[in-house]
Amino acid sequence: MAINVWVRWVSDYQKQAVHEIAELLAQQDIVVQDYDEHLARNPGVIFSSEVTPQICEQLRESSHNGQTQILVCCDTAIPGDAVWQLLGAGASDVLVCSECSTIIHEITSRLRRWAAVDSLVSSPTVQNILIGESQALKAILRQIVEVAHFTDASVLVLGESGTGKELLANLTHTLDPRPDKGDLVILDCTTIVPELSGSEFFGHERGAFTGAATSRDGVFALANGGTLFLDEVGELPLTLQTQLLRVIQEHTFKRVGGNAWQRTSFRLVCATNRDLWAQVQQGEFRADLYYRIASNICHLPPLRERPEDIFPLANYFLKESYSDQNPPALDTPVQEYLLRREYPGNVRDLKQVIARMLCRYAGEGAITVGCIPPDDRPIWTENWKEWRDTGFERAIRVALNRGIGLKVISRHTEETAIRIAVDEASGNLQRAAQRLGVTDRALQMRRAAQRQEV
Ligand SMILES: Nc1ncnc2c1ncn2[C@@H]1O[C@H](COP(=O)(O)OP(=O)(O)OP(=O)(O)O)[C@@H](O)[C@H]1O
Repeated sequence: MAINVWVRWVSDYQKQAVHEIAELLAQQDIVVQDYDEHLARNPGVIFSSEVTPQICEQLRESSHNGQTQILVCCDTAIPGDAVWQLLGAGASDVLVCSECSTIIHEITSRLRRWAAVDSLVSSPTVQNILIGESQALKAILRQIVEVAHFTDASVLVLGESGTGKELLANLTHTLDPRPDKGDLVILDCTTIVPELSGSEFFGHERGAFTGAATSRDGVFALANGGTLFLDEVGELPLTLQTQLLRVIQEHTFKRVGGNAWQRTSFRLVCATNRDLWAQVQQGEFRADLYYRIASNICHLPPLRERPEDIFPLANYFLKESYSDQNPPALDTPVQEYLLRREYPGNVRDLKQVIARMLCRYAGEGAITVGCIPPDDRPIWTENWKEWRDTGFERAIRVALNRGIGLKVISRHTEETAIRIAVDEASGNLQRAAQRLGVTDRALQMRRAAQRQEV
């Protein structure tokens, strides 16, 4: 499948050389176009013979906070530490080479991999499992596609209760491309009875202990060829941690009451809502086990840190309840209520709120405030009218304590509002200007002024 990319180059880069490279890429089925705002969501390549404020600005503008993949190809003459500057400005990767036409294969392989990841992230397989629009969730989905589809490495999922850790474990298993892969085996470590833990993990032979009337496989054998998901791994007692370490290292184990070594091979996915690293430091979790299970850490942020996910999730839960007809819409005050509400139980909480509202829904028109059960209703105070939340006030207090003045605070507030509006309008400046309540021209002028201020 052809991949569409845009190219940009800073003024002194040989335009002729870029055209030659574009032709070579075209032979690899990569369609190259000059940069244009309409192509802003496509991956791109920037050529530069030096690192200038101009190239960093181009990167900041076109990478949409790292959501758009951009490769920078530089001249060998650039100083070594400049590559970090480019990464910081939003580059996904930096290739340094004196003659760009000699690294066509390196450019091609990166563009192909990114296209494969993007296509999986936007596929129904992923989009129908974990719902959300926030950049945080999208970054996690990219990370999990990269690990689950292209490697067999283990994954540690961290996050508060109800953030979707089990769903992410399911997705990791689903994305595993092995054609004859085994099952996803789930073990909740809080449910392990110490006396039966050996059997639970390793299985047992008939007669191994009182009540062992038949032989039985444990989770290590059942997960062979598939995925073993250890939920709440932070609850695992130290003795069991030692036993787990051995199997992860050696891939072999013996059943309880048995003498024969059995081989097993599985991808390990662990999840916890505890601070596992703090447990390591307090001696409650083995450091050697931590390093083995934490080669890829996915941190699912709480729902309060990704409010952009609230409506997509609410609509998804509504659709789930109305599988064969159109679900009702949410009236504007209900939308505001959902946006402002606190979710200590995260997505699980939101799901339950929707279910409770549907119990009171009479069946015609939008879901209105009367559907919110009395116990869930906010107590009206003057504060409820305010759009500022405590996070915003806290940030201002921190800024003031650090001696940051009104001019800088105002500039950052404006930059943040513009960035959010442009990102949420997928780079469409007209729509962003509408949301910000300014003209297109005023928005363009503000963005140009911000660039000069950088
Ligand atoms: N992004 C999401 N898209 C759709 N449903 C979600 C999402 N995140 C969570 N959920 C739903 O929220 C509920 C809780 O999710 P899940 O069990 O995966 O969370 P968890 O972090 O493993 O929770 P716990 O730590 O309490 O076990 C489930 O019903 C799940 O389907």
